[in-house]
Amino acid sequence: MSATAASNRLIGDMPKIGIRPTIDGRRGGIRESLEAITMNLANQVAQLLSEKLTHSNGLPVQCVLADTCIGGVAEAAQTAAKFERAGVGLTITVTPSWCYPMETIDTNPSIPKAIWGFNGTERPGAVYLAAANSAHNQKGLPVFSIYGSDVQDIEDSSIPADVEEKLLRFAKAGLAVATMRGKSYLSLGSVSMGIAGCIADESFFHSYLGMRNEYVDMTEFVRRMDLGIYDRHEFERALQWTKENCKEGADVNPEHLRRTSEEKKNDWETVVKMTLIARDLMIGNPILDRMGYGEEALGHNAIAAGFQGQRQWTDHYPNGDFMEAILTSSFDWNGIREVYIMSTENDTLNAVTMLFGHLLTGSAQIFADVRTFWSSDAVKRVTGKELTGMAHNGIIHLINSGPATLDGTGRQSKGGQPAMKPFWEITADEVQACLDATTWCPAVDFFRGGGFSTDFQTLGGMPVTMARINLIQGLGPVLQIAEGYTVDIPEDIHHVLDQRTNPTWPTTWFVPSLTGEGVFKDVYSVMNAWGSNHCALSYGHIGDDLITLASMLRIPVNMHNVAEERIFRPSAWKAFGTAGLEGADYRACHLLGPLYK
Ligand SMILES: C[C@H](O)[C@@H](O)[C@@H](O)C(=O)CO
Ligand SMILES: [Mn+2]
Repeated sequence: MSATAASNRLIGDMPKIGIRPTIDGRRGGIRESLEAITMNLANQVAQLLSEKLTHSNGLPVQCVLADTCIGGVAEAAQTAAKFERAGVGLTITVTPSWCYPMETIDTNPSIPKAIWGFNGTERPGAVYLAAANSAHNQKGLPVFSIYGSDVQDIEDSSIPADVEEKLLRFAKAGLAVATMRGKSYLSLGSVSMGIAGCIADESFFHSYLGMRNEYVDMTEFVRRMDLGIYDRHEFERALQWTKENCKEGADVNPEHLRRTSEEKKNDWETVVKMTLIARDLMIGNPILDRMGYGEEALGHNAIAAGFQGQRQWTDHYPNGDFMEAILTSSFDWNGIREVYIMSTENDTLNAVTMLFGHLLTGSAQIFADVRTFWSSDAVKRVTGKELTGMAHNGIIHLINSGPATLDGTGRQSKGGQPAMKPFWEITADEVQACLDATTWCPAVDFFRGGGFSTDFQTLGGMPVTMARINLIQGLGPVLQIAEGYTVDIPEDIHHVLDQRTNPTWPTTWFVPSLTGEGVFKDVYSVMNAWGSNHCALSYGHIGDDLITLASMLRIPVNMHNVAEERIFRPSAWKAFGTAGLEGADYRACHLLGPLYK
């Protein structure tokens, strides 16, 4: 069995959630009366999180409890030491009572933290929560404050629904922060066709994400292909699987540009080898060690990567579409598995956006160009037909040369509706349906070295979130988010629009959810406000989770259509203004600076 993403990250390596029960340290009555109640609350929280959350690699989430309730600074320090040994990446403090804030809070500056202050009357848990918030904010240690909306009795250790929602949102984003910390982004090649997003901005990766940057020249693919530095048995298996499952589509090239069948046969072999090699470069492969390639066996500890491709590689060798599509899918010849985050054109900022979406959902992410806004009028002009239903206000054509994940066909389902699921929920039939919905067309004129691009149409009706990180000189990173839906349009309309674009590439028709305000007043304005040529599309409406994650990393959100009730940021953000939340977000992120400085 070859290396897989999951097997490379053992359970012991995954970040844990530290649970800190804090308590009024006074002995002789108060502490004793609260010990069991407080520890019980901590246990309930640990149980909830370990039951409801899964790491993006499918492993269960583990919580680590403090050995004792924390009544003062000695127990806070003992807990911090235990958490460090255990690999805790985020902490949640729970208490039903008054405790001494500065003596009991978690003061580690790079670990996301939350406090659940029990809403009761018998003991002043909410008073502690407020005082602890103020201590955190006075010290520049942002904290997520959780206060249930309904009073509970002191012996009621149940977790109310509103508290559960906030605990889960905090924990998901905190785990994403902790999972990417210390990992690498691997650039395979450098800047593609002058696209600025391909610049691996080291200070962004280092200061905001806690990640490192690795670089490998694309000639490394040639060396490994020429010297056979890949698992040859796996290659045979992969090629066989590809022949059986990847149907070749129409060759739309003019006769004189068509590659011969001999060239195409070689191209298939090359693109399969490229896929193995890129994966091995990211995470290593123990089989290479047995072949005498110990250094290559180690990989680059990459949680995300990008392939430049255009132009030097694709002017001479087959393009990266097969490699990018297969790696970013939840399955290959080894079965159903976690996706690899592999960005087309080495767009590092789209890779990070895809990484965010994947770590928050466990699902595949669609990489796409934001290609065309089609207004109803323009569609009417070129097709003579009306867009109706959800497409009525216009549609955005998301399409790139064919590197999009095969999960993006929408042929998995949730409750009978199209979906892109975490890999552990995907069935063998759904894998087959994704493969059957995809054809692989010989690459068009952009790609003189050949290759095969995926062609499919994403099923409509999927709730999705389109997102993108942009870097702005003098400001730093910003995140933009548009929740919406994939839509089906009548085949005759699709045909006309597709034919005048790139008919051999995969299409996703997207409509953002409109709010009637700002850039969400109409579909055109969303397209017009997009900050770059690319976007990442994640299954589900995850704008709220993205906003929480961005606040942990101090990345302001410059555009979103998420209702205010769903937004959960550290309590300090309120001190930067409560009316215009967007302005407060900018001020807070700017003043606090990146998480890792
Ligand atoms: C094949 C072309 O060069 C496309 O790849 C190009 O339009 C882009 O995707 C730019 O992001
Ligand atoms: Mn592109």
